[in-house]
Amino acid sequence: GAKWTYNGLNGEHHWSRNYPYCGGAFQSPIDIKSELLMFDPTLRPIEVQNYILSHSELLTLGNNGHSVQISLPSKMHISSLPHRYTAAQLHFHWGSSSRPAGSEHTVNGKQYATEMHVVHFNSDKYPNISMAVDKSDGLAVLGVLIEIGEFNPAFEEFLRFINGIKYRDQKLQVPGFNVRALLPAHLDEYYRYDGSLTTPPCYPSVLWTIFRNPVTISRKQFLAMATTLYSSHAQDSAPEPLNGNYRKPQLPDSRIVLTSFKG
Ligand SMILES: NS(=O)(=O)c1c(F)c(F)c(S(=O)(=O)CCO)c(N[C@H]2CCCc3ccccc32)c1F
Ligand SMILES: [Zn+2]
Repeated sequence: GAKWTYNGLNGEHHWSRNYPYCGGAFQSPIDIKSELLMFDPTLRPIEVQNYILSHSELLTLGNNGHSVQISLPSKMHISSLPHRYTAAQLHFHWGSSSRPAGSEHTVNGKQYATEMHVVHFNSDKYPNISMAVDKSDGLAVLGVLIEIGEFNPAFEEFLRFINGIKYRDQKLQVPGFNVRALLPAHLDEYYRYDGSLTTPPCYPSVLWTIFRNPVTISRKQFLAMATTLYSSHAQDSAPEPLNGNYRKPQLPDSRIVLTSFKG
């Protein structure tokens, strides 16, 4: 598809020219503000299966020009939703060393340093993510808000390889690790709403689950993610740093945000 960026001539305000859904309704991310919230007692704790991977299995760590992504094995899935949602990949959105705030979802206007998305597709109904990506019940993304604080050993399992994927389309195999440890300790408190992919083609196909509790990474770990990568290819004469890869909050469009917790 047509190239898109987060700033400049192909930035987010121009996406809808080539990707009409980006100008449509039910877009993500949103600012999760108190007046949109409604407690829903039917929202059960999120249950994930096979998120703890052994070092003997390999994952592909890659720079796709828009983010750092890790491809995930299909045994990983969410088991607490009405359909099985099978993991496909995880990736991040972040700010820059000069402006460390780069999460996509914000909470009452607070933007976190980075945000992780674990992308899953409805494998009960669709054979693969490409068939699911534009269906209203196609995707479920788990979002984790990340702030700068304590060092996080779980993130080190892939951050230690990040110098090997500095440029667009570079990828390498890394040992499997405990992906569950990237999530908050407790998965019972979260925000839930219907939204979209936050990148083109912006299909309104995502059941969003944003955990209430942020996790922390150290400033050094944040800087590794925010200052190492380029969105340009290794041979490009003008290297383009990859940072600020977050879409701004979109209109709520009469949506409410359900919470699994009170107050
Ligand atoms: N924020 S977000 O909406 O979760 C989100 C991103 F921000 C993001 F950059 C990506 S991307 O890295 O693939 C780059 C452009 O799509 C995805 N990809 C998903 C949806 C598109 C198709 C596909 C196919 C295989 C695996 C993952 C995905 C994405 F879902
Ligand atoms: Zn994302």
